[in-house]
Amino acid sequence: MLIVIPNVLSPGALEDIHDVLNPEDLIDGRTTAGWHAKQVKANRQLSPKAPYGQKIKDIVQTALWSNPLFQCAVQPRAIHTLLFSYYDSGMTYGSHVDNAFMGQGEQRRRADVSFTIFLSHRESYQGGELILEQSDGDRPYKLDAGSAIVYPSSTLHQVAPVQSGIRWASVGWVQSLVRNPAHRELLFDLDTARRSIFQSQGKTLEFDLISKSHANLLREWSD
Ligand SMILES: O=C(O)CCC(=O)C(=O)O
Ligand SMILES: [Fe+2]
Repeated sequence: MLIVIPNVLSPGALEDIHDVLNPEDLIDGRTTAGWHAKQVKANRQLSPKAPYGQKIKDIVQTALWSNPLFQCAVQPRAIHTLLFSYYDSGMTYGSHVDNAFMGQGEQRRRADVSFTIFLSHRESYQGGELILEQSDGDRPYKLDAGSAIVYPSSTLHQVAPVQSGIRWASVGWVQSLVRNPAHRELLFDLDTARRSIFQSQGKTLEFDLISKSHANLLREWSD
């Protein structure tokens, strides 16, 4: 299941990030890519040494943990490995799949779900679409600044070359409480259905039964 979350970052949060991001703090993007992805990753990203890095990671974390659609669809256990990536003219990230695990030792987390939050205004650069390679063809996504695309980490994907302008994005991964994407989708549908029943008819027997199924399946399928 792919979901697009419009305005996951408020205009204020976006401005706070734009105010500090500085191209002087960039390093080669290949430093964090898996050994095969290194061959096709040609971008830059914010250095872990940037003094404001933690502050802007916190802004993104807060926005995602307080977004009801993200919570409901993704069921995060941990939102991890946040990166701020940068592409200018000619930069690209070729077809790859994200690593299953990221981090070392106690910090090691599974990547079940990947996300990109677009940070640059889409008219300000040409190219730079995130392309998800689906069984029925390649699907390009280029969203408004502050909006996110969220997709299973099992998906092959790429970032089309930027032709002009600058593309900043915040990318990261989620270890979900529910590792199976089909289970996450089923839980999401049940949750959506029961909320719709609650809104139109209140706490009916149908609402209670769907809530019971939702809670019990979540117990069954979470790790
Ligand atoms: O910048 C993006 O939209 C995605 C980047 C990406 O695929 C990655 O960092 O693994
Ligand atoms: Fe990726």
